[in-house]
Amino acid sequence: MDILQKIVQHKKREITLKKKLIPVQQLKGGDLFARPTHSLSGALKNSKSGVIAEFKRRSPSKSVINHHSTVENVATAYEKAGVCGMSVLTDSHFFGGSPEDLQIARASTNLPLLRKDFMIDEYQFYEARALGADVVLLIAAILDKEDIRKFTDLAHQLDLEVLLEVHNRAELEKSLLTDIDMIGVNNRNLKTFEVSLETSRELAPLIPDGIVKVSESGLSKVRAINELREMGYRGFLIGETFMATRDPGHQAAEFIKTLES
Ligand SMILES: O=P(O)(O)OC[C@@H](O)[C@@H](O)c1c[nH]c2ccccc12
Repeated sequence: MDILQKIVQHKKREITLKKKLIPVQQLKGGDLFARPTHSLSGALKNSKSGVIAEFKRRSPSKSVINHHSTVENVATAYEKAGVCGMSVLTDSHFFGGSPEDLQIARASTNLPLLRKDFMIDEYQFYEARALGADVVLLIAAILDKEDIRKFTDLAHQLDLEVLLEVHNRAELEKSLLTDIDMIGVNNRNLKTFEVSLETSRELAPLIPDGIVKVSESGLSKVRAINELREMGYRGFLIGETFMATRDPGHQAAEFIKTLES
């Protein structure tokens, strides 16, 4: 079984348990459930840097990335640094995140917030909304066409935008049938963890103009971002480059200054 399959298997068990602990009806009654959401795609279209900065403690590929920063401090500092949006990992078992991380981020910043998790059940969309998310990630590698369509519709009904993640042509093709807000090309193969900007280069011309293009993972060089921008990418999802430092907010601020200069 590859890592993605393991994650999905674990996620299914987690969701079954959660549904018993907090029924959907209860999620719908939460304080944040009806708040007006922010548009990440809109923010990216108007942004000079396009940086979406991630809060990530650990990952299956790197184990520990950052165990010293708090979500509250990082969210505040990312906003001050001028990022366009923030991504918060809410998976606990493999990434050391939690739903509370998203709630704390929501309480700390007005940035558009992406709930970064492995979405495989409608329950998680209601949960994302209740936690204060503005955007959800859909990973084409673990969903079929029908799921992609169904989940995109549900996200939109809940006023959430969708960032649809692909890392090859077949995944992109099965995703294009739906009315998605943003396509994220993941430069990291989630099965082998190999990172290559080739994926972003290859898929750029295949993404229709109306969809905001985001390049994800393995981005640490301003030069690479400038190259991707020329190919039409408007968003750049960056985790480790910021999180694997003593002060992620400061690192993001320096990075954005160089990008915009
Ligand atoms: O830390 P990086 O290499 O900058 O990558 C960030 C982000 O793209 C990565 O965390 C990610 C992209 N897609 C995912 C799906 C699930 C978990 C994590 C991810």
